[in-house]
Amino acid sequence: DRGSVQNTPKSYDVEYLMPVSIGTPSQQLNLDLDTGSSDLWVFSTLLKESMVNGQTLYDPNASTTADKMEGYTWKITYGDQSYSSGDVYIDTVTIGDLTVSTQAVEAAKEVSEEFTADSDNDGLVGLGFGIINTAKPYKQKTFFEKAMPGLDSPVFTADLKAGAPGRYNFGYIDDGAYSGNITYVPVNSTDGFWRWVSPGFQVGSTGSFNSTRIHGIADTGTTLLLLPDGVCEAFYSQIASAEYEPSQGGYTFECDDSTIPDFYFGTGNGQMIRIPGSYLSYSKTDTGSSRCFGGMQSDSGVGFTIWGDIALKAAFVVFDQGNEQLGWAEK
Ligand SMILES: N#Cc1c(N)n[nH]c1N1CCCC1
Repeated sequence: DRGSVQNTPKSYDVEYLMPVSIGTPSQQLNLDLDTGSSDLWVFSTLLKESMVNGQTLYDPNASTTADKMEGYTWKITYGDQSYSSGDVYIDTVTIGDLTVSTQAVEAAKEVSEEFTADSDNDGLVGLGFGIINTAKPYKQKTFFEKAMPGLDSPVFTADLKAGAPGRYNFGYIDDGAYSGNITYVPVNSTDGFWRWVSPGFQVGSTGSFNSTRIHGIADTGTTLLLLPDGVCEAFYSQIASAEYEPSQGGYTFECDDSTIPDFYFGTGNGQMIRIPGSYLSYSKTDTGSSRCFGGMQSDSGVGFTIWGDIALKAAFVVFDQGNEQLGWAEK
C-alpha cells in the first residue's frame, strides 16, 4: 500500500498543512505533520467555544466508526510551551488515499492560545516515534506505525518547498522528486525523535568545511533552523549587518543585506545539502522595519539542534522507520 498528499505552506512557510479525512462519513481537517512529536490530535466539538477561532472541529458523535477509549486521556506540551489535551477515540483516518482503520484520534478538550490563534491549523499528525505519545493509561501508535506493516516500503518522505505546495509520500520513494543520490544516516530513536549526526557544515560556496559533529533532530513541526552557537557565529560573521538582538530574541540583519551566504550541512559520505541564502532570511522583525530575523538561530535554549523547515525545504528527506535511518538528497 502507499499514499501521497500535498502539503501547503502558510505565509512565511511558518508551517505546512495537509488535508486529512477522519471518521464516517469523513470529516476533512487541515493538519500539521510534525516529525518532532507523536500525538495525532485534533480540534474537536469537545472544546469550549472560547478556545475555537475558525478551526474545523472533529465531531466523534457524528462518526459511526468512532469508539471512545473510556478512561484514556492525553496532554502534550511542546518546546515552545504551547499545549493541548483531551480524550482519545479510535476512528478511521485517511491521508493521501492511505487509510488506517483503527487510529487513535486524540480529541482536544483544551488548547493553549497559540493554537486558538492559528485558525488554519486544525491539529497535528505526530510522526515521531510512538514511545513519546502522551496518551494514558497506555500510549498509542502513530499513524505511520499503524500503516507501516501494510506499506510497500517502511518509509515516508517529506518534500517541503519554499513558498509553494510540496508533498508527503507514504510507503515509497518518488525517484522523480530529487536529484543525485540519497545519502542515508543512522537514526537514534531512543528519545522518540528522528535524531541523527551531521558531520559538519560550510558557510558559503567558497568557505572551508568545518568537521564538527552536529547532533540534532529532523523536525517538520519547527519553522526555523536551530544550530549550536558556534555554527551560528560562523554564519552570521559573514553577514556585514548581522547582530544578535536580545530584544528581538535572536540574530537579525538588514533585509537588503546582499551578503547572506548559502549554508551547507553535511549528511555523510561527503554529501552536503545547500540551503540558499534566501531561505535564511525569515521575516521583517517588525512592520516597516529594515531589519530581518534570521532563519538560523541558536539551539542553546533547546539543548540539541533542530533541523526545521528552513533546512528541510532545501532537501528531499526519507524518514525510514523500518531501518531507523534518514535519507537526504538535493532536489
Ligand atoms: N515547540 C515546538 C515544536 C517542535 N519542536 N516540534 N513541533 C513543535 N510544535 C508543533 C506545534 C507547536 C509546536
